[in-house]
This record gives sequence, C-alpha cells and structure tokens, in this order.
Amino acid sequence: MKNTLTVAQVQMQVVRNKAENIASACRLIRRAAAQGAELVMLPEMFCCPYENSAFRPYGETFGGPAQQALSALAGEKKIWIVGGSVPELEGERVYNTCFVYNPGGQQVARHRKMHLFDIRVEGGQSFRESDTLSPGNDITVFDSPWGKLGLCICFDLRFEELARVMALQGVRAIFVPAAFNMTTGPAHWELLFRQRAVDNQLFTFGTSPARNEQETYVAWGHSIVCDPWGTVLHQCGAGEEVAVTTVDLTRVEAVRQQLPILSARREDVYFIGQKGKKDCAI
Ligand SMILES: O=C(O)CCC(=O)C(=O)O
Repeated sequence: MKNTLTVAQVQMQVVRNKAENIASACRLIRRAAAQGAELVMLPEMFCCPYENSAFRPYGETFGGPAQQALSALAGEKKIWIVGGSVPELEGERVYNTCFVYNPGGQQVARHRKMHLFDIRVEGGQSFRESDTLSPGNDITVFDSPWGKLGLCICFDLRFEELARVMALQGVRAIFVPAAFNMTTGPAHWELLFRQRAVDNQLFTFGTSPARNEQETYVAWGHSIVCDPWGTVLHQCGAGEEVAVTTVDLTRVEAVRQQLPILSARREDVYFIGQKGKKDCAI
C-alpha cells in the first residue's frame, strides 16, 4: 500500500456555460498533473450553477460529456480524478453525483449525495435541494493504491454517522466535493473538516468552487486539507486556485495507535432503549 499521496484541489470559478466549465476543469487538471498530482479533485457542481432551476438543464445521464472528459483525462494523464459532482439524470430523477476515475480512465466509484441540503437560516442562507434532487442511498468507499478512500458530498459531511461508518470500513481519507456558503462557511466549514478528521483519525479533503459574488449562491471557497490530528495542512482563500498538498498517510495508523479512540469505543453501551435489546440504531 502506498503511503505518500499528492492531491491537487481545483478550486475553480464556475460560470453559466457548461462546456466552458468542463474546459476550465480540464485545463486546471492538466496544470495539477504537471505539478505532480497523483489525485486531482474538483468541487461540487463544477459544471453547473448551484441553483435548483439549473440542475436538470445542466444535468447529464450516465456517461455524459462531463464524465467522458474526466475519464479521458484520467487515462491520458494517468492520474486519479475525484470528479467533484454533476447533476446526474436517471429517469425522472436528478442526483448530485460524484464519479471517481482511475489512471486507466475507468470509473471506479459513484457517490450520490445522501443528505439533501434543505436549510433556512434566519437572516442568512436558504436552499431546498429536495425541490429538484433525489437522495442517494449508499455509502461510498473505494479501493486505491493508498488503501480505502471514502466519498461524501457537502452536506453529507455534517452527519457524523456517515464518516464513522466509513472509518470503521477502514478508510484513510474522506474526499468531500462541497460548496458551503457565506452563512455556514465562516461558521462551520473548517470546524467540520477538522472535527470529522479528529473523530475518525483520518484525512479530510474539502474542495469548493471559487467565490463568485455575482451568483445567486455564493460559495465560501476555502478548500481545505486536515490531517488525523486535526491540523489544517492547507486552506485556500476565496479565489481560483489549484492547491497541491502531499500527505503522509501513515499518520492515520500512528495517531490511531497513540490515541486509541476508535478501538476504545463502548459499542456495548451505545444504544437507546433497554440494555441488551438494541431497538434504535445510532
Ligand atoms: O452544510 C452546509 O452548510 C452547506 C451544505 C451545502 O452547501 C450543500 O450541501 O451543497
């Protein structure tokens, strides 16, 4: 198993033209590959404005143009690509989906966002993804030369159970294409990435679009990498950036050994209801 991983996070500016977004993503992925990235990661909805009215018209079925471009580029550059997310059309439904490609250009994972982002913060951000999107129902973990890796999309990160299940399945890093906003970004972005990293003693990578003040939904930016100790190894600003970070994955096993919290959990008492009779999953 490889222990050193160089990741590039493409914090790109998303515009209103889908083809232009795909072209920008490819241009920045090429730049990342030239800088030595072994795995390149894009933001949530990298080829679509983050807007309910846009998800269906910008969407694509399985094997659509954004997916084809990323698969071809992964094969050409012999890199891994965690392809942010795209609106994926299937029948009447639209999913917020992340596809992952290996250096052979094969799609090796697909995560459909499981928790839809429906919030209404007084005096701040409102959004209802469930007006247009359907939730996925599967936890996504995939094999790589660096061991098992996990995926979740933006709001999914708020659900500690999801990250915990992935950690218990053995993942060493969780990749999170995301687009927090100007209300929840400053309040919770860094906190959540550090929190999931510390709780589960693994790396977290969050990649956001660059901020665009003209858009209806203004992304926070601040793409981030946290290590299993909760240290922020890199955090971008708000503008367009390709951030390249090399991590030492043996930190996962080292921290788990030095501070053994995962192995010290008391599963025998973590349940709600009568002792010995688990009637509520946690
Ligand atoms: O959880 C948040 O604050 C932001 C989530 C979000 O923007 C999303 O799920 O797309």
